Amino acid sequence: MKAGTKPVTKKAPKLAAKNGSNQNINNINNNSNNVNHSNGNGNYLSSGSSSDSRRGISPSPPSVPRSRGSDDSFPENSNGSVYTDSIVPEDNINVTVRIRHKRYFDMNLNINIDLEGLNSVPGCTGNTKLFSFNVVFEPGATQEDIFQFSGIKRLIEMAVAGFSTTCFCYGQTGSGKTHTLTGPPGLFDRNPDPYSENHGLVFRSFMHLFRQLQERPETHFVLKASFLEIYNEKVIDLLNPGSSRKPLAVRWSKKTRGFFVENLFTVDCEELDDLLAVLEEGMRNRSVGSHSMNEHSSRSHTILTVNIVSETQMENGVFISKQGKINFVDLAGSEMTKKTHSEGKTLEEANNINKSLMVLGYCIASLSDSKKKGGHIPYRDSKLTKLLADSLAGSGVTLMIACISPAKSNLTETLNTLRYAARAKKIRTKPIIVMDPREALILSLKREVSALQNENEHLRHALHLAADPNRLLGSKVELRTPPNIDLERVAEMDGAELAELVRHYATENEALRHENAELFSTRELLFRDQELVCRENERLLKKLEDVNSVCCRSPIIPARPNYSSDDVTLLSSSDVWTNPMNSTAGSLNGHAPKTKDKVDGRMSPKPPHRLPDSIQKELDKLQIGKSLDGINESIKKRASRKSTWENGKAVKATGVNGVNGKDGAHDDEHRSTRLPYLPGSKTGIRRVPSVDNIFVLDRNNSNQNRERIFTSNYHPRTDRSLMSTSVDRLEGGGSGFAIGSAPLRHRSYNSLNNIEYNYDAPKKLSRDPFGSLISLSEEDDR
Ligand SMILES: Nc1ncnc2c1ncn2[C@@H]1O[C@H](COP(=O)(O)OP(=O)(O)OP(=O)(O)O)[C@@H](O)[C@H]1O
Repeated sequence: MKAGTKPVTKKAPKLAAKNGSNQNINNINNNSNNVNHSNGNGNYLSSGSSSDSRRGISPSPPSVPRSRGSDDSFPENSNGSVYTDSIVPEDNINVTVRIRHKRYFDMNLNINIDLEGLNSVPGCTGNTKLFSFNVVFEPGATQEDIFQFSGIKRLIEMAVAGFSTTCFCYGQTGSGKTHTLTGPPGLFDRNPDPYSENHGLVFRSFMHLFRQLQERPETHFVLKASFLEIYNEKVIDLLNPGSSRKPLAVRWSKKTRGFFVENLFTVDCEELDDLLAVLEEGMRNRSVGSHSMNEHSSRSHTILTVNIVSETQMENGVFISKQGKINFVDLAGSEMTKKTHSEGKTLEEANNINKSLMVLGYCIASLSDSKKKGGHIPYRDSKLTKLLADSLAGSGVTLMIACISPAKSNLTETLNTLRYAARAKKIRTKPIIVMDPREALILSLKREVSALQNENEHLRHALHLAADPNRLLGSKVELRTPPNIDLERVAEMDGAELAELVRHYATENEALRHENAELFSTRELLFRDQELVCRENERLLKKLEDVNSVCCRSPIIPARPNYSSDDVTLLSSSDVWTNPMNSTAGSLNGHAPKTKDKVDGRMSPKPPHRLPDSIQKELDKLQIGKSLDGINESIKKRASRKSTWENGKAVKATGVNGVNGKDGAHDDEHRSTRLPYLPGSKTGIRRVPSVDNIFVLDRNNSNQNRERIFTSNYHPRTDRSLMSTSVDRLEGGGSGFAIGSAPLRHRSYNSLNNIEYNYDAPKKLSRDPFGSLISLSEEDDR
């Protein structure tokens, strides 16, 4: 039987369905010459003759949205966030298919299959089923091939540019989803080899991401990562599961008009190492089970998210921040419980997996049907679809990797997966960049100024006023006040005199605008400096807290005195760090700042900072005063989101699982925080020196416990309770502690949200534990 011979293109031409179905059918690997051949070794999905067929790839480049630059308009959405629409209106979900490696092919079923086999598949009446996808990877494709040609690189680049992107793997159980995303089982169990060629898309994407960031030294990036799983319809934080694996709530955010996981642990990732640590940790904690089709079957859907906030200075001095992100979603495989012989717990898991995948299927079907798209989409029917809603049909860019098995025994499941994928490919999303409203406002003000300048230019031209624009717009514009004119005299002026007068005023007008723009950007720079100081201060405070907590626990070092808020007010004002945002915001509004200086024992209000009258007048004319209020408001909000300041003391506003934060807060998104960390770790996740590391040893503990802490190969799922017991004792204080150094063996988290460092037998115990800690932390920071 011969299939069509249309050339390979991105959007494959629609062929008439031979079997009467109106499905968009095309060659399964976009190369129709060989679709109906068996390759003689049992694979009914055979390789094509594309240029990359040597590597088993039939690529056709996924569509790349074009940017129209940053000067486009900023439509405001219903919740006040301002978005750019700097991208082509809509983008299809890109769909890639990977056929699992034949090494894992069931050899008992290694028989030649021609497409007649399709007749036996329920619902399949014809002999040919053709589908169209962006790229198809045949069994010989390597992990690097998937990375290079699947379109994931483009996804990362878009995330860096500020888009919300998602890569998800779908397919039946054992079809290679986890292998594609993260690699073979056991890769992350212990000391993963960074050079292993088995690493999947996530690891390779992280490397690519950091390469991208390094190529943009002019942009400041902040990365935060989270990792969760949906196990039996419960959301579990894989970075902070706790001993009871307490489920987290999925809530609706009015602000972003999307679902989010409340109190999800997010980790600041300053270095590649931090991202990799997040990946390792999540992989160790995820739920894995075994059944007859896969010894290491994922029993949950996992979502690893990297949020990328970027801040770039534009040509006109304005700082623009964008919030991109990339989600890696490893869906649990659909499974026929008869085939997998699931029972008991595995059966319950399978039912939950199938149920949520069914809801995902309904959503995809509704979204791909143009008639139903405007109607009800059942996102709320499962946690998975709630969290994927934006990726499926919102403002994101999505890549689906459909994994299929080459075995004939899996023909039905393979066809189902391909149908699923073909439907997903019809879905269109509308990618947008989410921007900070404050910065978007400044940009629009800048645009307004430049429109006014253009208008002036036009008027000058119309009045035949010779004006050298370079002179006016040069870096140094001279302000020349035009002569005072008696209005009655104007009537008597001749044309030339009037023209000269208008020219004078136009010049002054131009110069004032220019100066105004300069003032604006200077002020912006000041705001940014203040924000940086705030952040740095928070970081230092956190570090101080940690050092202090170690001191408190140490029997040798006297505890640092605790200052109450009253004590703080008695200190001289120069000793107390006050949040500059408060005073700045007050002064910008022309109100007296709330902070007070202590002069001669009395509190005297600070004089309000005011802008010079001339400038204020000019700003009022342009109604910029109003905008300033808006800007101040949003700065205040920003500042209060990070920390609230009471009586000169910082109070942390963020928390983990309700430890510091409020449980049940509906209006808050992810509570961003650092993992609790030992002094010296910038990121809170770890900075692992290769040879020696610090350890804390409970002297009063038995050898048995010591062993557990230092030498056991701690496995989160088996040893958790033992670890928490010993750590409880450590945390409880009261007993004596010693601190020393030992070779690091393994790192993990315990139920108290602390990082667990497991060491080989300690080399020596330090006599001065605190000194040892400090010196190590300094070394670590370098
Ligand atoms: N392309 C491939 N090359 C080599 N091995 C592969 C490939 N694809 C899958 N495997 C192996 O097949 C086995 C099953 O794969 P994997 O666990 O990734 O499937 P899965 O789709 O994630 O299954 P589940 O849904 O049950 O979690 C693993 O041992 C994996 O390493």
